[in-house]
Amino acid sequence: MTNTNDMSTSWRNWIAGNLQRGCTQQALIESMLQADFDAAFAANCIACVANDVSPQPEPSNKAKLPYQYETSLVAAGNNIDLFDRSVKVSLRVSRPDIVVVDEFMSGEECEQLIEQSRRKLTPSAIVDPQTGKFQVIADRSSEGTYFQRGESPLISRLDRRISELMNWPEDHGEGIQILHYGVGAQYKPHFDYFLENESGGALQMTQSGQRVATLVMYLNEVTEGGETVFPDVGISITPKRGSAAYFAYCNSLGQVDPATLHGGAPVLTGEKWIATKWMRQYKYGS
Ligand SMILES: O=C(O)CCC(=O)C(=O)O
Ligand SMILES: [Fe+2]
Repeated sequence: MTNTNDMSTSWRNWIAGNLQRGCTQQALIESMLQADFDAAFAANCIACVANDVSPQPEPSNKAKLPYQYETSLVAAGNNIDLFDRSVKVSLRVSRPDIVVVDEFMSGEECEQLIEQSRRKLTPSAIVDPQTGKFQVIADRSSEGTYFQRGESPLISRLDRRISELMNWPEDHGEGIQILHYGVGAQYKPHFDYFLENESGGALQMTQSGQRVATLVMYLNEVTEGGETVFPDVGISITPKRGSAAYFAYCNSLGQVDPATLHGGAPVLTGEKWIATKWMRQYKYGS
């Protein structure tokens, strides 16, 4: 049983001292698990110290409470003015928090992203729940690649637009990920947030905290299949070139929303290209 869910000053100093000495976050998590800390709590403490922010509420309470919905961070209205274009809202769901917008990207931008990705695609990987390392698994039969933040003028412009729509700091975002699905390829239903009770997820969270929201951007139209599905809500979003689907799943209390279970349905005819942005609680990367 975990009885050490308050991050005392001594533990805070211990984490800070070890980080300064160059200890890996994985080594710190392992020590804290041996001292009977909850894995998710340990990960959050380390992330808080590393990012110099206050720790979040104690997890055993948080896990017991139902997810508390907060006002969507996406601006209200049918049209949302971003710095370089106006996007049109085509769907809003409040529980879970989902917003679909059209005309988020131009056809030319979509085409450029596809062309720049095509030659560097590799089989897609996910975070292994046990080890926290990226692993190729059968549940995700797509291929993909990444663009680092600021990698090119196109990526910088998109990252700024994404951050404005998601209303979340640009430097909290992971690099844009591109996915390509051929016929039969799919991404089985999953959560984008890290599972706190799995050591791999806890390890991921030490870096920049939990993932808080996703933006899936559709780069082409799929002839048949390939919808983004939310099986527990019963909705499916049909890919449309230039449109984007936002969903948020981690609130200001650090709770995560299981209603955001979602997947990419198998492509039946044609192919599917998407770009995905995941936002984190804290600053991501350098
Ligand atoms: O392919 C899709 O529509 C969903 C992709 C997805 O869930 C993800 O990239 O995390
Ligand atoms: Fe996902």
